[in-house]
Amino acid sequence: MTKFSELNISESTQNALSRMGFEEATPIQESTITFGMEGKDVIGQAQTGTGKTAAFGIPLIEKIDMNDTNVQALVIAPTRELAIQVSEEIYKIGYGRRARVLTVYGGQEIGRQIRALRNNPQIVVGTPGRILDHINRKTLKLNNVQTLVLDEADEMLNMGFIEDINTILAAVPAERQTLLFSATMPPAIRKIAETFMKNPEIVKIKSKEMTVENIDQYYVKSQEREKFDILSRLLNVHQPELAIIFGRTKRRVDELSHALNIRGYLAEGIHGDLTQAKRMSVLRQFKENKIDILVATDVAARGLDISGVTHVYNFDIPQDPESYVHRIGRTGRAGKSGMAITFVTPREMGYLRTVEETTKKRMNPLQPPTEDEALIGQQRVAMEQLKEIVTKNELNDYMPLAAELLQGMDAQEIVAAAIRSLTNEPDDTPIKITEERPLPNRKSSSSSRGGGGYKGNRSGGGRSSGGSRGGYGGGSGGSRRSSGPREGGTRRDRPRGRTEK
Ligand SMILES: Nc1ncnc2c1ncn2[C@@H]1O[C@H](COP(=O)(O)OP(=O)(O)OP(=O)(O)O)[C@@H](O)[C@H]1O
Ligand SMILES: [Mg+2]
Repeated sequence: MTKFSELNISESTQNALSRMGFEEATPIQESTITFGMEGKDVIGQAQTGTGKTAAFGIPLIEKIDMNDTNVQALVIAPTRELAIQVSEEIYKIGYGRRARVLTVYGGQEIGRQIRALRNNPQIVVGTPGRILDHINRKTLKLNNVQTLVLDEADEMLNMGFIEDINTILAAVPAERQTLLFSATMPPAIRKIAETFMKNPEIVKIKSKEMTVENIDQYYVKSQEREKFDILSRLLNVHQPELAIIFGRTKRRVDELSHALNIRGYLAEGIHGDLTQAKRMSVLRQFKENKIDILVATDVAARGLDISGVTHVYNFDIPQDPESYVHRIGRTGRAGKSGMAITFVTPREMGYLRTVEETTKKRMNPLQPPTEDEALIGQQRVAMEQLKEIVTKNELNDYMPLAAELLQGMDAQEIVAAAIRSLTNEPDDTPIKITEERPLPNRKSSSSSRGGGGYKGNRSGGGRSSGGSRGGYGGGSGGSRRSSGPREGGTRRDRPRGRTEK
């Protein structure tokens, strides 16, 4: 890997990067930064969690002329959360140079944004609808934009933003640099690239698999009605530090998070029907570890970078392989390890195989623990926790009370009680989870995917952390739905082509 100091980056930006804890450039960063600094247009594709944000953020910051108060860079992202996250990262990268960054997205009071736009931000990050709104109101002037970034371009198309994007692209000076990041390259993206980019350098970080090596991938075959119990047992045994559970529909997310709370877990749901304020507060609680489990739909979690997510559970198998890749990519980020478990009903096995064919990686079957095994598993975890606390040897403050307890009681009984208090015992408080219809029957087929040549890889256990950053190695053709026609209506920044149910 290359050090940032070898990439011709200004000292102030290098300092900002080391403040962020970045020492070496990831592969996608290395290539994109080099081309980016040369002023070339770049199309970037690389696996989840491999630092695509800084890959465009660094050259973008380097180009900002601090003496110029105009908007010089525009970044377009599909969702509000993503826009906020991207702008935070760019702000950090630009910290040394004091670059001014503003985020604009739907759902936030427009008056406030208009006032903020008058304060001469140099970089604007936003969602397509709201950016367009500002262009139309003439509150966002783009005639000095030199760098334009499209993050998660394919997702923006899926969400039906194609027209908005085309209009925005046409409003930005032709003499500019365009950086486009996308997980896949459907024809519509290729068309954008041909129409709006100048001889783009294509940086595709090659790797055998679409998913990073450091995520252990498993599946659990189970009937729909058994899923919730199995999930609770798995949670009890895994005791994830932070987990994300994906459900297929909004109702599913609501019911699941409610049920988890009833059973004593700290969980909250997030999906497109919640107000922006609620979505942000849920995300904040999750990032601050005030809740352990985030229950989400696909749309709500795309691109989210939350460090320390140890487990991803697909309570419902996603319909298309790209969703799978993005969902499980919420763990195993920046070289850390993670575990992904996908529930699949017997009728949906064809979907599982299609996912495996696309990712070129086998999921290992996971035999769910029985209630007894889950209990014993938890007791063992509790025992380990107690041992660890003892080893740390910071118990002085607790010794007098322990001595007092030991006066009238049996030591073994007290220890058993301690283990019990750390164990979730089976709980049959009634919960309500409406059964979801399985995905329509689909035969597993190996002919329909570009990648073909599935290389069985049953070694799923290997948690190598280095050298596995790679890219979407192609072969994901054809599974994306094309962006649907624009439904009328004025509500912007809302998923359209792909709506949550
Ligand atoms: N060079 C680096 N060294 C260490 N950490 C890094 C480096 N670059 C990025 N990171 C961190 O890695 C994490 C993932 O980065 P980022 O969100 O940009 O990934 P991504 O490729 O955009 O993923 P996704 O496909 O899910 O959108 C972030 O927390 C980021 O701060
Ligand atoms: Mg990203």
